[in-house]
Amino acid sequence: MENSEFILEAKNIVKEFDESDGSIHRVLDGVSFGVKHREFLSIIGPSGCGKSTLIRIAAGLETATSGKFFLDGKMVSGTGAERGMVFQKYTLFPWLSVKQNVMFGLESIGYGKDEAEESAYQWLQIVGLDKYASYYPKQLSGGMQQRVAIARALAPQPRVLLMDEPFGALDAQTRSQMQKYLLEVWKNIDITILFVTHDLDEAVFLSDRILTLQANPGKVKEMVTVNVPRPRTEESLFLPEFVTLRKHVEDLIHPVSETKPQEEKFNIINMVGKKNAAK
Ligand SMILES: Nc1ncnc2c1ncn2[C@@H]1O[C@H](COP(=O)(O)OP(=O)(O)OP(=O)(O)O)[C@@H](O)[C@H]1O
Repeated sequence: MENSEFILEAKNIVKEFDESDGSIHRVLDGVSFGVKHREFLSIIGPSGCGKSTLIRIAAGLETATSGKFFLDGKMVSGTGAERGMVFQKYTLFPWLSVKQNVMFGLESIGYGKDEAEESAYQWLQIVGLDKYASYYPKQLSGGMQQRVAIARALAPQPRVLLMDEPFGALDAQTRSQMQKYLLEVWKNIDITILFVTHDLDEAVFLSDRILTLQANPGKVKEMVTVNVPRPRTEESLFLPEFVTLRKHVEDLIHPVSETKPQEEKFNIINMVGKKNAAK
């Protein structure tokens, strides 16, 4: 084992993309962190700081320029059933029923049809959609489709669930329901979650810890421990711990030095406005 404290560990991840003009764009610059067993860890940072790239490297959908991910101390290479992934865009196969969508991943890792069917049905029960097993994705709401995607990702019983802005396309109310529902699933099964979001409330509401990244190039800014008590409910959002921590994370992502020019600009506009009004 590389480090028994962590189930998933990123060591010094660097990612560079070749640009069309021949230059090299360094997106991630030596990102290291670890996720503990059964932990809920979110990654947050300004747009373009490399959150999706980082989680896609963890999933094996992108390769790092240098650096490695380790799962249970073993180096990760390529995709694997021990890492389930849920994306923002609905990725269900439209021509397969809900049950067949969940069965698909199971059959591809060697489950027989009957076994896959039984297991798919159980996972649909866990996400509360067993009554919709024979429906097709287009017959379901966005939230329901994401629940099927979660069932599909969890069915092969991965060690970690990697989620890239999974609720980003949902309306605010559905999103908040999905967050509560995800915490319920997470509480009841042996799963570790790495979750990318750009929503501060979502990160604080869900997480045990939050990895904040800075941009250009993407680097770890600070690993923040969320001291908001569980179980979390709507009331949690008004707890002083929640409000203080949210502010701290917001300051990390949008430091005062970055917001100052905007504020100054605003003050100048205000001053000009007042002068004009006085004329
Ligand atoms: N395949 C690619 N080829 C070239 N550049 C890429 C590629 N994928 C991502 N990038 C660049 O890498 C940077 C980081 O992108 P990424 O999507 O990982 O950021 P992000 O933090 O998830 O952003 P957002 O919050 O806006 O979704 C961006 O500048 C993006 O243009």
